This record gives sequence, C-alpha cells and structure tokens, in this order.
Amino acid sequence: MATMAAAYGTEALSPRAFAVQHHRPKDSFTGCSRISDYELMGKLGEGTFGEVHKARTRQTGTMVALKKIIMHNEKDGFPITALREIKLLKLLSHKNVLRLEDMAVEHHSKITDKRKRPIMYMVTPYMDHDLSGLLDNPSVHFTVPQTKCYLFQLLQGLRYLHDNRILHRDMKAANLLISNKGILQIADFGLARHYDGPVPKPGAGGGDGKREYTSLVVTRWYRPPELLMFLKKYTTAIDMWGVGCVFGEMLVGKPILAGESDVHQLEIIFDLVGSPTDQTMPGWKQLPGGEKLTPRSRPGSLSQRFREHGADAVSLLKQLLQLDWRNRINAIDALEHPYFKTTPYPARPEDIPHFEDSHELDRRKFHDRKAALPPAPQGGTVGVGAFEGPNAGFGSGNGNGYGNRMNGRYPNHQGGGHRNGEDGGRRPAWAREQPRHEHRLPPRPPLPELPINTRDGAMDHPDPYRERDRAPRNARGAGGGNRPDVDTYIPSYRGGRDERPPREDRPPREDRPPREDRPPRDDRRWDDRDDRRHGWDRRERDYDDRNRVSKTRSRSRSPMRARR
Ligand SMILES: Nc1ncnc2c1ncn2[C@@H]1O[C@H](COP(=O)(O)OP(=O)(O)OP(=O)(O)O)[C@@H](O)[C@H]1O
Repeated sequence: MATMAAAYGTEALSPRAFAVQHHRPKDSFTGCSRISDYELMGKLGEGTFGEVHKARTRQTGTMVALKKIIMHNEKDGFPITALREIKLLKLLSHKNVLRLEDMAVEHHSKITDKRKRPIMYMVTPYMDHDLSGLLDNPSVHFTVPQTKCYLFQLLQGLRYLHDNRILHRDMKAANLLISNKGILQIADFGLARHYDGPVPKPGAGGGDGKREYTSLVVTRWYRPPELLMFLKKYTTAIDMWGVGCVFGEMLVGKPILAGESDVHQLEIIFDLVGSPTDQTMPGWKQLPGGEKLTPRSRPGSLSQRFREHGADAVSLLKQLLQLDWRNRINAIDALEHPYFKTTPYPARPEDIPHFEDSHELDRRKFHDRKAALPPAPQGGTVGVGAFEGPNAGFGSGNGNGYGNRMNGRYPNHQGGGHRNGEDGGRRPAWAREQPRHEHRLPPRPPLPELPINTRDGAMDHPDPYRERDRAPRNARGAGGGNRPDVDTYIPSYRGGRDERPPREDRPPREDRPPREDRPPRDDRRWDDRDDRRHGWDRRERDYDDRNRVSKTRSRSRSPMRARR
C-alpha cells in the first residue's frame, strides 16, 4: 500500500485554491437573466431536486435547458445541493462536462404573490438525449463503435473531474447527456463534492481513501459494493463502478444491476462478479456492512453473460466492476485499455447518426410504442417492498439476477432460476415481478441531517449528505445484524409506470419530516409506519418542528404580541 500511496499526487488543494486555479473565463457565464429572456418549450425531466424544461433564448434562438431549483422548504432558503451544483459547474470547463451558462430568475408578479421567493433556474446548453432515454428508444440500437465513442468520452470527462479532485457521486445513465453531434456530457452535480486526497495515477487503481464521507450517495443500481457495505473512506473508484454499470447497460440495452433493495443489490453484484473473498475484496469483512454477511460462494457470471461482446469488452468491464475498490481501474488506465485500440474502433462523434430526442419524460412515449409489440410473458405477483431480514437474499440460489422481460429494459428477476422461482407467491418481495414501474430509477439517497464527526476528527463538511448515524436504529443491516438498514431506496411498486405521485397526494408540509429525513418519493401518505420502517422517532426526528415550537412559544410570550 505504501508504494501505492507514493504513486499518488501531493498535497490536496483547498476548495479556494481549486477555485482560483480553475476559474472559467468570466465571459463564459452570463450572470443572471430573467426568465422572460427564454421561451419555455416543455418539460424534459423531473428529478429529486428540480424540474428541467427545454427553452429557447429569445435573443439568439439558442436551445437551452432550464433546471428549476425547487425550494422544498422555503424557510430553509436556497437549497445547499443547488448551491453546490452551481458552484462546481461554474468552475468546471471540459467538453465532456455539462456547462452552466447562466442563471435565470422568475419573480412572482405583484398580482399573484410578491411575498413568495423568486424561482431560480440553471441554464445549460440543450442536449438532445440522456443516455437512459436513448437506450430506451426502441428505434435506437447502439453499434460497437458508438458504444466505444460514448464510453471514451465519459472516461475523459471523469478523468478531468477526478484529476481536479471532484467526486461525482451520482454516476448513472440518466445523468449522461448526449447531443446529436455525438458529444456526451456528464451532468447533475447535485451530489458531487471536492475531495481531499491524492488524484488517481496511472497503474495505481483507485488507491486508499484519505478521509471519511457519507456513504449515502449514488443511486442504488449504480452503487458500488463498498458503499453498500458502508465504507466511508471511499475514493474516485465509486464513480468508476458507475462507469462499469453504464458500460454494461450500453452493451445489453438495460441496467445490468437493478437491485430492489440494498440487500438484493449486493446479492446480484456477487452473482455477476463473484462473492467477496480476502483476495477479491481485501478487508470486506471488516467493513461495517460486511461483518454479518455470509454470501453464498459463487464465481460470478460476468464472462459468460458478456461473452458475445468480445474479450476486450469483458476484460474492461471486469476491471471497472472489480470488488476491490483500491485496485479498480481508474479513468486514466481505462482510456488506455485495448478495448479502444482494437477494431472496430470508436466512432468519431460527428459520424454517429442523429436520433429523435430521448429524455427521461420521453420514455412514456417509447413505452407506448413498445406496448404495441407482442406482450412479454407475464408471471409472478406484485412485490411490495424490500426483502427484509437477516442475510436476506444470500445463498438464495438465484443464478444471475437478471430478468427475461422482453419488452422492458428492466429485469424482473424471474429468469435466474431462483429456488422458488416457479412459485411467484413464495418468492421474496424483490424476486417477484414488479408491475409496470420499471422505468423509474430508484431515487437518490435522502439527505441526511446532522454532521458527524469522522474518526480522524474531520467533518464531512459542508456536505448536506451527512450520514444519519442515529437514523434507522431498529432496522437490520445488509448482513442482518444490528447494523442499521440504510436501505434508503425502496421504490414504490404501486403507482402507474413512470408516474410520480400527484402533488396533491403528498402529505401537507407540516405533517412531514424535513425533506432530508424523508424516504424517496412515494405514492402514499407518510405515516407512523413509515417512521418506524425508516427508524425515525417522532420525538426526535424533527429538529425544525422543535424549533418551530420554541419560536411560537417565545413569540406568544412577547408582551407586544400579548397586547395585540
Ligand atoms: N441540459 C440538458 N439538456 C437536455 N436534457 C436535460 C438537460 N439537463 C437535464 N436534462 C434532463 O432532465 C433530467 C433530470 O436532470 P438532472 O439529473 O440534472 O435533475 P435532478 O433533479 O438532479 O434529477 P435526479 O434527481 O433524477 O438525478 C435528465 O435525466 C435529462 O433527461
């Protein structure tokens, strides 16, 4: 390890030094326009932190995307996640990283409600597709040179980010935007942060982490095993795992590791790349989430599953999806992999054909088209949540964890020869077929609330995604022991496909814990059961509520107020 450390860079830059070094030319950022400078042309996507609209700049006619910054809780002011995203994007300048060009403000008219805060929008160049939408488009079939071209650009963007000590922490196909000029750009820096530590060096993998950060990052399907086992001293290798998932997704046309709970996620990872051993993942037993794990021993099906894509693709995928985060290939080395140097060579971006616009919200359209195809075999019953219990899923005999649904990109976990596979009713929840919600990604982790002291005394600060160590205390961990089950992504299986719960279905704000304490959006009302399931105690959960109570009290005691 000492040699590995020596191979790394020198001093970590302070955020300020980084900002000074990386400032973009001033004229590359307009400043703050008015929303009336843009003509809105329809919604492109809706995420956890904002709504994205297509728009045209009135003055120049340029197409842009406007990401509306949602103020979930007005009294908290401008969301820290948005501030971070803006701050980072203003600094970054690379052809494979989405560029923030402007901020636009929308003031409420005097007639409506002038007391309301203005709405802010982030303005970025309009990109014709996101990778997830493009892969969902039934009329698009990726060629090998096209896949190589996108992957190469993704690695170039990531090499730039890592070289500048930025962890993206939400690598997934929906966050990779693609233009009809064949350019891929990494987007959505809402979870990104500057990190302390050496930058990756050729031949040195991901190395060891220097300090602790919250492990509640990365959307589950793209989440590396070390985070699922709660490693906090993680490195740029977490983004490289995501690249492996995206690469596999481009090869097979659907997400390759679509776990339905964190436990199940680990299970299907081990099915694919083999169960952890002291050789393949040194130290895994010492990780907080590894202590109680007793995964069934299996060699992994990756080579077999991806055989048809050739030895070079299999070799690169294996190195990206390596269990040992210290030796997982880094972006510098991945760019040098023979996969890019053998025929068929990567396409030139300008040679990739144009496709019809494919975004998050276009998927519904694609699905209607797919629905017109002969129906896929049906089977199983509706799963209702994560499979709970000690060692859930392990040793279950599920051969590969992939489904055989013909028309959807998302697996239904029926094709893997699960022990109870023939009997839908007896399968654990995650192994049953989900109804037609397949196109909803598991949401991001919730925003933890309080800062935690890390072992070395440093704080993961000012990071809003701080670990809620005191959170789900009654739940069981991935391995079943007393480890809190930070299974934060339980998707809703009830709503119609693609549909988010209508706003009016959500509980009124006062009834809900603060946004960062809530589980992913769901189509039911928040109730006590949810609190218990997520390990929250109503007495202690709502810091804001306590504040509110004390404020009210002191106000009512005020002599002025009493007089009034
Ligand atoms: N510049 C852009 N051009 C075209 N489409 C875009 C652009 N930016 C975002 N989108 C679309 O909007 C979607 C959501 O954007 P983004 O990921 O930035 O928002 P978010 O609120 O952080 O979402 P999530 O919580 O799902 O990660 C993207 O998947 C993409 O389909």
